[in-house]
Amino acid sequence: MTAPKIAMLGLGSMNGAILAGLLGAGVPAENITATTRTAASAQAKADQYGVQVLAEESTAEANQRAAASADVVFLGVKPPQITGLCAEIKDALKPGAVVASVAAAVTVAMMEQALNPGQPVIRTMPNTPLSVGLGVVGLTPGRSTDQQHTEQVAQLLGASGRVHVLPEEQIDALTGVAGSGPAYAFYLAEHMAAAGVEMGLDPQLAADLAAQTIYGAGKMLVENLGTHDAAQLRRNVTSPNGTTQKAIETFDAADMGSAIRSGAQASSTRAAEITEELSAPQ
Ligand SMILES: NC(=O)C1=CN([C@@H]2O[C@H](COP(=O)(O)OP(=O)(O)OC[C@H]3O[C@@H](n4cnc5c(N)ncnc54)[C@H](O)[C@@H]3O)[C@@H](O)[C@H]2O)C=CC1
Ligand SMILES: O=C(O)[C@@H]1CCC=N1
Repeated sequence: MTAPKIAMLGLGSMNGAILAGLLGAGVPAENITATTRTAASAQAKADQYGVQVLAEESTAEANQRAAASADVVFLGVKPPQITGLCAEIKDALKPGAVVASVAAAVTVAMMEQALNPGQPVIRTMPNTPLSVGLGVVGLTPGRSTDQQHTEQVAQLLGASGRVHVLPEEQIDALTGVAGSGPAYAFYLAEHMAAAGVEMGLDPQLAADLAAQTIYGAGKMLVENLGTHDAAQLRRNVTSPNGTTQKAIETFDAADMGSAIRSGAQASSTRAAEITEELSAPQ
């Protein structure tokens, strides 16, 4: 299969992470055109990634131009901007091009309604570790999206992460665990490093210890999937009446487990609320 032409409309944190993953997986830079709002950010991103970046500010109809030649179009703008962007590019798209949104809360139906009838659509929920080849993606195909389109997008994203094709009702739950999830791990790292500094470590050393520990623990989690679960791996570190036991007892006393579950559920609930907000008559 020849590599598809790809448009990345909006090149912030998420589309940037996807782009880094695509390039890291060997997708040729010349197959990719991105867009940004300002000329300055287009230049900075072109220098950063080595792909063509058109700015809305300086190139007339930048999004339409990027979309027109693409086989796959990733929409990487904020949720309230997705349907407007769909309307903007709908007549420029090739009829068989697949439009993949990365936005939380924007449903397949909302995108289908904003595009021309029959345009293939995919709703995705990726996460930023795609940038380092270790992402997670949930995706739901639209009504006019055949298996070939789904496989094409799954293959592109699957080169830098694990892809799960899910019914749309499960995308918000995936958002709560995996879409927002990297932030939970970074939050843990922030506080582990801060504790190290409070105990007298050099800040750079403390940050390095937290990062490498979470990295190593993550690798162990993945490599032990199906044999040793997270609770077992935790028990393996926890000597009776030892240091880790004291830490875990302290976490339990603060009900950290419930706090983490509530946080992940709050992310998912917020996604559903945003869907409601976007559906409300303007
Ligand atoms: N940041 C994350 O970890 C994740 C984000 N998402 C989704 O990704 C989408 C983007 O979020 P972020 O990347 O975090 O936001 P961001 O603010 O970093 O990126 C959005 C970019 O789009 C640009 N933009 C806005 N309107 C544009 C237009 N009309 N044409 C071209 N460029 C335009 C903005 O200037 C900005 O650089 C959101 O819908 C979010 O729900 C999904 C999963 C994870
Ligand atoms: O915070 C957000 O709304 C986006 C969606 C998932 C991760 N970041």
